[in-house]
Amino acid sequence: MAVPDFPVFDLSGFENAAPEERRRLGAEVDAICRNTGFLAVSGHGVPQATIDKAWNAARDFFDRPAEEKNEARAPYAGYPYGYLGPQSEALAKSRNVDTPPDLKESFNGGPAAVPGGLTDKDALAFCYAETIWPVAPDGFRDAWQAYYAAMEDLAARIMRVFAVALDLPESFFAAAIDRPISALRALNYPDQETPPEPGQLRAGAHTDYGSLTILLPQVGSGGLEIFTPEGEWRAVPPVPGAFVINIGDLMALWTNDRWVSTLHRVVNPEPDGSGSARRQSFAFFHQPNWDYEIACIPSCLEPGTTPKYEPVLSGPYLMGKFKSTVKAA
Ligand SMILES: O=C(O)CCC(=O)C(=O)O
Ligand SMILES: [Fe+2]
Repeated sequence: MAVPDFPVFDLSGFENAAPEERRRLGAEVDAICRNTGFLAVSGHGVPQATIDKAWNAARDFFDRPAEEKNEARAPYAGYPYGYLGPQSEALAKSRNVDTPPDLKESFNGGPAAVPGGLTDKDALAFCYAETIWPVAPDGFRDAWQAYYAAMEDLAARIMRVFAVALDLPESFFAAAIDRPISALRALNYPDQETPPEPGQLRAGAHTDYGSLTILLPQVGSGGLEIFTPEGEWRAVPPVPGAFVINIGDLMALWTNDRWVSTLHRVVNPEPDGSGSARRQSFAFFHQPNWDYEIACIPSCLEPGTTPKYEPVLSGPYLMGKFKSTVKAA
């Protein structure tokens, strides 16, 4: 499938290939991740019905009146799950850039279960906090959890590709992601009836914080842009039937900046656009185990140099980033 200026990676082709061909395909992924870290993944095997059920449930939820959505709202600013209404977040603040709040609302959910033996207070209060489920529409929770599970599985498969791309054993990342603290977010960017404030976007410029993000933008919609190595904003084209993948800050840290966590944003629709400019998306933020230490992979270090970054713990790092974007209560 040819999409101008945007790489498409066939995951099933990779998984069915012999080791030598896998290494060749891995080298292609390495080149993409050195450049922008954004690619489309086809051949992913996620059933269309799983996608459609979750998508339609999210759409139905967002279509409900504010009072009803607020019954599922996060109980306080900085609580990660449930409904986050308009005005709750400005992603640019994760980079210390002060902007008006993003023009969006979201529903967020975390891991299905708490791993046995986990006692860390912050982990329990943050990434293992309960999701506040909406009472309607019917079947929302089942559809959500099925999509979440499909994304967790897909993310683990992509991490295997990343290991090959870095010339590491295919299971290199397995120990880091066997108790992942990933979050799924459904986003709704409403139609804009009044002009945005200066500097206000649907999603301000940011990098993602974790290992990788699996995006599903609304079919045929625009708005997602990446900041290219050439220093310009470029639209991510729609790739029918594929997910858009991007790597997050932890991959840059792990690889000592061999791979880039690219700045991206969602821009406003043209004010004179015809039809509904509303846009929906799913973003699955894959995140290594709460207490896994992310440190420079030795083979990513040039001989005679020292790592650029101090190691971080996955969970506390995520928590700090998330809290920086929330509007003060
Ligand atoms: O909605 C999108 O297409 C992207 C959203 C995004 O980048 C994010 O929430 O981190
Ligand atoms: Fe993002």
